[in-house]
Amino acid sequence: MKAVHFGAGNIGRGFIGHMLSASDYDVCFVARNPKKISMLQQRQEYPITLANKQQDTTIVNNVTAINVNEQRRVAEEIASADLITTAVGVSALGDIAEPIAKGIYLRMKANNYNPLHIIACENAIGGSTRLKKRIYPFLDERTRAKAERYISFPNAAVDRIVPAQNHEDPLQVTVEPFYEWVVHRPALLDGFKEIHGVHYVDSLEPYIERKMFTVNTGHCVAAYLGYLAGFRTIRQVMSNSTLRAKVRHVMEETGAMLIRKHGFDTEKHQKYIDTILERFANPNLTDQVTRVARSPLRKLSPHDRLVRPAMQASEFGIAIPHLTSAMAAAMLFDDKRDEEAMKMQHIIRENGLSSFIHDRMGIPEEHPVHQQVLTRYEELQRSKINAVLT
Ligand SMILES: NC(=O)c1ccc[n+]([C@@H]2O[C@H](COP(=O)([O-])OP(=O)(O)OC[C@H]3O[C@@H](n4cnc5c(N)ncnc54)[C@H](O)[C@@H]3O)[C@@H](O)[C@H]2O)c1
Ligand SMILES: O=P(O)(O)OC[C@@H](O)[C@@H](O)[C@H](O)[C@H](O)CO
Repeated sequence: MKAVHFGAGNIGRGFIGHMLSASDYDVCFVARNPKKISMLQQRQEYPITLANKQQDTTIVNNVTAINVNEQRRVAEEIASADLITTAVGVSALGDIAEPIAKGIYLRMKANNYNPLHIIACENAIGGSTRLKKRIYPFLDERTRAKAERYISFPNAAVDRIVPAQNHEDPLQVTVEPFYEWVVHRPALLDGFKEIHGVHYVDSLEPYIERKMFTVNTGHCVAAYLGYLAGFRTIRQVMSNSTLRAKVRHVMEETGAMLIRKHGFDTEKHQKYIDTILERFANPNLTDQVTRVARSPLRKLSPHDRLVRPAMQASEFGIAIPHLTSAMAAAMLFDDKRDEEAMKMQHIIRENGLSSFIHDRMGIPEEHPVHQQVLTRYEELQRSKINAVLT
């Protein structure tokens, strides 16, 4: 069986490629970095190291790569693949839509009616559905009708912390031991080759919301508060007891919403939070604050890890003082190397805070969360480090 994976980055090599290869898929990465592409072509394997005491290392094999710009080759790979996965970043899904559409066209022209599954492994709710919406405009009506029958886009949740890498071997990747990959089972077509270690579920929403609004909400809170307090790594943030407590408080606020909405067991959810705090504090993993804080416009958008749980909690009447503070801290993220941070600061300067909260975060002026975020922003701005560390 053949899998084509878009994005040979941290999660692509450190999680998806590994899981697929371990399930006997031949994996072809579609990538951008010429050096990594040529190394993958030559070696057809790479090492993956667990961030545990022993630094256990295994070899991922049966892999190769091609350049995303080689349009004909990419289309040919897709035409004969059984599975397509992506980990390019949700904002880049639009960039890979046309190459995937060209492959689908070629596949249907060649009358290949074997089932094809396309799974976006991004941090987003409904990532595969979003990708489908981007691909379909590139298909003619006939190909689209065939795609509806033979191609499916199961949504998924992926969880494994894979920081930016700094090895002598550019292909090596260090990952945390924990992992979870959940796939929406009803979207699977007959003939799908199961991926070992994936959890298939009938309803994805509780899983993706639990993951994004606990792991990713907590993670970005650690990053945004840590950034304001001058920390460089998530581990450093977590070893500060005041900041660690603030991260926990936010996760408890989103937790109250998740328990209410999805009926999770309170004690089990508390344990889930505890495990995540431990994962963030992993002494064997160095994860930069700026990686976790990256792309604040995306993270502050209406359906992402901050605004969506805040609005849902507010609907349930759950107080969210820590979450609104975290949103304000995100709005103060001004790392010059982060394009979105620079754009966000420009928008706030040009249009003002209130219009940013309304237009970009989708929170109407009359909504109580709007005023809470404004107030917390002003407090934080007045006394950045003091307000964060007390
Ligand atoms: N790293 C993690 O801990 C983690 C965990 C779960 C989910 N995710 C999600 O996985 C996705 C990737 O994250 P990452 O941390 O691996 O980032 P990354 O930057 O390490 O990897 C992204 C890769 O995609 C490639 N890419 C971008 N546009 C492309 C295109 N048009 N064609 C081919 N390749 C392209 C980049 O060159 C890069 O190698 C994101 O959506 C992220 O939210 C990351
Ligand atoms: O990838 P992002 O930018 O959406 O979020 C940064 C981190 O929180 C994220 O990559 C986590 O490490 C990952 O989602 C853990 O499963």
